[in-house]
Amino acid sequence: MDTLHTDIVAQLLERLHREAHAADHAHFEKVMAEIETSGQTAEQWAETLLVEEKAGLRPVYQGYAEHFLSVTPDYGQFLYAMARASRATRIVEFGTSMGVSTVYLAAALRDNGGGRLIGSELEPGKVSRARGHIEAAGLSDLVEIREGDARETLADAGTALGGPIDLVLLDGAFSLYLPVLRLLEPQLRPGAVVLGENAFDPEYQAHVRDPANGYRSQTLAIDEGRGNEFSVRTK
Ligand SMILES: C[S@@+](CC[C@H](N)C(=O)[O-])C[C@H]1O[C@@H](n2cnc3c(N)ncnc32)[C@H](O)[C@@H]1O
Repeated sequence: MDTLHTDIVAQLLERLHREAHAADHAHFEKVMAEIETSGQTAEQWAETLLVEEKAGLRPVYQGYAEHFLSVTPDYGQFLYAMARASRATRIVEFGTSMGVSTVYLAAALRDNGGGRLIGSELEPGKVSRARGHIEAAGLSDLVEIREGDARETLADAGTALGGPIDLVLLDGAFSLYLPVLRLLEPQLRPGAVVLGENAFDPEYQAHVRDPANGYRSQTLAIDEGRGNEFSVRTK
């Protein structure tokens, strides 16, 4: 049996997805209603958020301090499978929140024979809740969550992991996917997988979709409309 299906991890993830639904459902319904009444596409709505973030990142995410904003169970299963398929042992996560995606990725590390994940989270309250969840999953020995702005806390991630990065999950502020990727880029191994969840930023998309930049990239059909970009480092 793999780690994801042990009672301890499966029951924890089921509880966390339930808590995420309770915490976030009303917020997501409100956003969907706003998008529908304004006649905007999800991409146009995301552009508004990009502008808000550029005006002041911290207040935007302080407003989400009690929200999980976590990956769906389908995307979580995909994260686990992708980390197993790529035999990842060095993983970086931008945007840990309550640690739901982290549990899926760390479970894959355990089943890959070990490794390390460095995560990053701006909100102190979320950092301690995420650490608690990872501990409850029995995966703390594989995970380090760094509190603060990922542009600073992830700068030495490759060195801290002891070698080139195998897999990156970008799931933090929409406007920082490209700056964070650029920070990590020299530390990626050829063939590294870069997953952008809500990768709506046109500049990020243009970067990973141009083979001249050393990626092959496509939008995934998982949770369609959420801007799930899959990219592989080709050099
Ligand atoms: C979509 S949530 C992450 C969800 C998480 N990956 C999961 O599936 O459970 C995005 C998180 O990124 C955090 N964040 C935003 N900007 C950040 C930054 N510059 N550095 C670190 N974390 C950041 C937010 O506080 C928020 O909790």
